[in-house]
Amino acid sequence: MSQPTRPTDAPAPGEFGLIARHFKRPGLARPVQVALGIGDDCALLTPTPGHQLAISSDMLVQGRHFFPDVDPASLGHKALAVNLSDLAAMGASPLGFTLALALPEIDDVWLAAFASGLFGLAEAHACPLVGGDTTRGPLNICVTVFGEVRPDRALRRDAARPGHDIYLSGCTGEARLALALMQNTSWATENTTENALKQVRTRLERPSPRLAMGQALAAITQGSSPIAAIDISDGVAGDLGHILAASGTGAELHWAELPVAPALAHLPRAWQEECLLRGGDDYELVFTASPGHRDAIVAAAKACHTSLHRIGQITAGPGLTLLDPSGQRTALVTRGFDHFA
Ligand SMILES: Nc1ncnc2c1ncn2[C@@H]1O[C@H](COP(=O)(O)OP(=O)(O)OP(=O)(O)O)[C@@H](O)[C@H]1O
Ligand SMILES: Cc1ncc(C[n+]2csc(CCOP(=O)(O)O)c2C)c(N)n1
Ligand SMILES: [Mg+2]
Repeated sequence: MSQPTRPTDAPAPGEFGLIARHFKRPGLARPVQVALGIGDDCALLTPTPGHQLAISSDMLVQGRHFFPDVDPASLGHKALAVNLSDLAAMGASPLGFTLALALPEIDDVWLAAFASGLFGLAEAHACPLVGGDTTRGPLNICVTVFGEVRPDRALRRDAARPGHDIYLSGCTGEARLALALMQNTSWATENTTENALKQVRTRLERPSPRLAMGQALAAITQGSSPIAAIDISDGVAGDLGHILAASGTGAELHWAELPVAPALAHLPRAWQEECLLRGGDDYELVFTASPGHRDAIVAAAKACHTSLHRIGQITAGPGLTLLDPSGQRTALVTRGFDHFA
């Protein structure tokens, strides 16, 4: 006797059903850039002629990057946001992304929320999901983004020059404060109002990748006067340190020019410094440019509705120095968040 068969229109169970239910979104397909998306052994992407591919991977691990009870929609958003932020820091435009997912079990309610956060941001930046991998295991999310940029327009870390200005998009520190508040750390709870938590938690859980700003900077950079950029995942001191190391320069940061978000206003100075310069999880851009580009950069930030601060200068001598309004100089360690420190 033959086994009863599943009707062909019933949802498939297991791994492939999960992919079909939550991750196939034909509405997002970009036929020009994505020649072949989810369903074959590889996705096939077609970059614009004359452009280079920009590729970056970032993984989010439960307990390392997020708390076990995190809102799944926020987690979906952040998994893509931290990757798009790397494209922004290169001045690249998104083509698509892959999603490698380890899940302890299939929880359709959790997955639907995760997918809503993920695709919400993917749609906002016209960046389709083109493939991935799904396995059973401790919750772990690894996104790889693919973007494109013209070879002479990429915002490379080795492009800082002595005398160039240092800029910061938005402001840093709120994510670090949110983490400290969620961990009930006394320096944070004792110096922050109750209603600050909601604002700073959004900054930690739903960062906004600065793609428009990165692409605007890519339109300004020139071979003879290049722009260097990095996104702040590990803290300003550590990430600016990567620019300095790659460019063989030093830098001076001006404390008075660093923007301080209202939630951080009442922190003691040492904790403000920790949040602003060493916190991480900010996904803002730090970039350097010749003073000759000042007007173009201010106009670009305005056009992108991105707030911008000029926070220091690149120096010929090595090292990172913090300059106080009193004129006092302090050496800063160019080290950021390190998973193995
Ligand atoms: N396992 C690995 N194999 C090969 N290259 C790696 C590996 N891990 C990191 N890299 C490379 O090392 C460089 C620094 O990686 P890192 O993850 O610190 O990137 P980032 O942009 O500085 O930080 P973030 O991951 O927070 O975006 C990148 O060029 C990255 O591609
Ligand atoms: C639960 C929890 N603990 C700690 C942190 C802070 N944190 C983790 S990784 C990282 C740097 C960027 O990661 P990577 O270098 O891997 O891209 C930061 C600032 C968090 N967000 N959640
Ligand atoms: Mg980066």
